[in-house]
Amino acid sequence: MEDGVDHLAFERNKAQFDVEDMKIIWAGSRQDFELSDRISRLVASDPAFRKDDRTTLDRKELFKNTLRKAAYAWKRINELRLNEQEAYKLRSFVDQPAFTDLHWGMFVPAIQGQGTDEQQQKWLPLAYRMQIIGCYAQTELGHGSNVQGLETTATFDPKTDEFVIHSPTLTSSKWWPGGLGKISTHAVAYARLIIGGEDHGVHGFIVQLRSLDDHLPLPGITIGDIGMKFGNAAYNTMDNGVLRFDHVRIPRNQMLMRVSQVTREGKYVSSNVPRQLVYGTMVNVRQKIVADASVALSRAVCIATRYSAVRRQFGSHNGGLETQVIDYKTQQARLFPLLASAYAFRFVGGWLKWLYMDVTERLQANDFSTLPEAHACTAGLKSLTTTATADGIEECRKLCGGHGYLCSSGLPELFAVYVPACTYEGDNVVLLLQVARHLMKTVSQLGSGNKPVGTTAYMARVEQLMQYHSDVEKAEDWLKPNVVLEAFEARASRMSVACAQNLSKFANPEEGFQELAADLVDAAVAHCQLIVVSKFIEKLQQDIPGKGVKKQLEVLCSIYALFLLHKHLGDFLSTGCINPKQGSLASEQLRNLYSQVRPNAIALVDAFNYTDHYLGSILGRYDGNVYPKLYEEAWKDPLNDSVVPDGFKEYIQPMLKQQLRNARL
Ligand SMILES: CCCCC/C=C\C/C=C\C/C=C\C/C=C\C/C=C\CC/C=C/C(=O)SCCNC(=O)CCNC(=O)[C@H](O)C(C)(C)COP(=O)(O)OP(=O)(O)OC[C@H]1O[C@@H](n2cnc3c(N)ncnc32)[C@H](O)[C@@H]1OP(=O)(O)O
Ligand SMILES: Cc1cc2nc3c(=O)[nH]c(=O)nc-3n(C[C@H](O)[C@H](O)[C@H](O)COP(=O)(O)OP(=O)(O)OC[C@H]3O[C@@H](n4cnc5c(N)ncnc54)[C@H](O)[C@@H]3O)c2cc1C
Repeated sequence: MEDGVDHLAFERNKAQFDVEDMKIIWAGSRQDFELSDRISRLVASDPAFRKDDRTTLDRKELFKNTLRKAAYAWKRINELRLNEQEAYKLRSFVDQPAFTDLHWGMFVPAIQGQGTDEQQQKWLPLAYRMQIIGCYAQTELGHGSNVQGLETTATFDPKTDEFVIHSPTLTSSKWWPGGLGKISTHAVAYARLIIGGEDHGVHGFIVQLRSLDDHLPLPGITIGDIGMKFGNAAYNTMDNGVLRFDHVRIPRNQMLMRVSQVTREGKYVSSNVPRQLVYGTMVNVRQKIVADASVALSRAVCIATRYSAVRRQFGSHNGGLETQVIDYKTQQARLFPLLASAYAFRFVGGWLKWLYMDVTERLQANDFSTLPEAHACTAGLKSLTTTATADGIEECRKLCGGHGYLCSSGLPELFAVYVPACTYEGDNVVLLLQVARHLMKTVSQLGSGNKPVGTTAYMARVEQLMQYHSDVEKAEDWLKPNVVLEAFEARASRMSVACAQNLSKFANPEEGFQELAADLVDAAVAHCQLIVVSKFIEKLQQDIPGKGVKKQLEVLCSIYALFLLHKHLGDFLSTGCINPKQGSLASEQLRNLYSQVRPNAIALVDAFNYTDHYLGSILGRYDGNVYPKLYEEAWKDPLNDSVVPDGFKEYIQPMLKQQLRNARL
């Protein structure tokens, strides 16, 4: 079959909505769409940003290639006078993880969030001009999740007005920070502040690591790359590093002092702000990771959807065409929930960005009331969306059959780059346990007149939700947003209340929390899923212009919610929110919804507006011309440079000759 081009054109004609209008909804606004469109085309049309050769490069070549691209990107950003948002887009579309992600994504925000005005004035201009390059050095060989367990020390020396940064043990070696291994000149390093023998806990310090003249490590600094990581090219473009400090001295004013200060006399002074603001950079990045999940998942879904329309297997009658695999109900039941999830994560990501901006404004006005909510939402949604995205990318690979396993499908690299998102910025289970603590606190305060707010506001109706039984009678009832919302609220509140009741049976609450951790994680997942469903529903209550666009989003919203209900049917049944018959009606409705998505599937992934360069996938090509291009690509593999491979004469020929001699004997 070599008529893939015709097939996708035919698919596009089937769409029942205006794809150009959907592009605007996906992008967030017309302005955002135009920005992404312009910058992605700019990158795609520049040969310096080609990436199809990435998987054939060895680590050193790959790393050098990354440095070249980063430097070239910076040159273009300056030549074109791109603003911050445009520059961020350009780096994203270059699509090659690099030290710059950590410089702009964590080092700069750490100084912005935790530095005093004076510190910001000193360091930020240098960082903005890239006259210094920074990383975020928190994790150690022995401690990642447990930030309070970090061992690196920063001891105040009142005689010299300096901090002495030291790695007392092997396990205190900084381990993992991106950009640290080979490139960063500076780090925001996290260390225990020790004054006069007293430990004041973990704080951030700006430490210079390498000379700005010859890039050699400064005295007392041992530094390098931690080695090859999962996947071939993937995240190996990044120099995740190891760092040891041997009594490295820095001036006192290089402790980030927005949250707390150390005076010239060595007095520790806390500002009137919560100490958790030291963790602020992580909250910021977790929020960005949620938005990024929709990008990674939508890329995989775009590839799998287009290829599923091109690929045909079985069902040929009288020599006619075989069936497009996208028409198999099993393919739809695996693919369309992922398509719906990509849209769901897009909208919840937009909402989370708003929440983060809101909490930031409040913090500036010394209002810390929404910080726990912001922490719980960013932690929980980071966990939920990255887990679903990593699993979803792998499912998309399987949806593409054998060809999905080829690097030229783009899926292996996407998976390998993406999967550490389940670990970095907080292990996903550890983060869900933070959400669970927040939920348990909320439940425990229910009777106290302390009204739950924000995403836990539904708990205020806990008595009503404990009595709830779904009144669904027919499959169409599951299309009503309120019906879905109530079922999700009842399930989430019942799971939290059950955990709280079980916790109260333990004399020692911490012991109970450890013992019930698996149930607590399930309750946290139920709460986070409710947030995503409710934010999708809220999105649909807004004015959504464009022919047929709202209808498609309603279908996707129902798919997202009913797919979760189907997947977690055990929760909904065991909490008594719905009965088995209602569960089957949800599955029936889901099948109807898949049929409604089918004619629109290609247009729904076209709405992501990804260039072929960004997708980096032969299977996901816009024109659907898969087979000729796959065939062509195979011959480009370095193994095909010679007909007889290196090593044949050395190893295989003697073996063959030996066999021949043996046969003759
Ligand atoms: C395909 C190509 C890709 C190319 C890429 C191109 C472009 C990128 C584009 C998009 C990407 C988007 C952005 C990403 C940018 C860069 C990212 C790139 C790479 C990632 C690099 C990774 C970096 C890292 O991993 S940094 C290290 C992260 N480390 C962690 O996350 C550690 C996790 N642990 C913790 O956070 C804490 O230890 C803990 C688990 C929260 C526990 O803390 P502890 O103090 O012990 O707390 P508790 O005692 O439990 O709680 C005390 C009290 O505090 C409250 N709390 C805790 N944390 C916070 C917080 N952050 N904010 C507010 N409040 C907090 C807690 O609830 C409790 O409150 P209570 O007392 O009221 O109950
Ligand atoms: C690609 C990549 C890039 C990174 N970049 C950076 C960076 O730039 N800067 C930086 O500082 N760090 C970075 N990190 C480190 C990262 O933040 C940590 O790896 C992460 O926080 C997880 O910590 P850990 O490795 O200590 O995992 P661990 O905590 O050791 O987790 C191991 C297992 O134990 C479980 N576990 C741990 N604690 C608990 C608990 N309390 N209850 C139940 N289960 C638990 C986890 O769920 C997991 O299954 C990066 C990591 C990766 C993989």
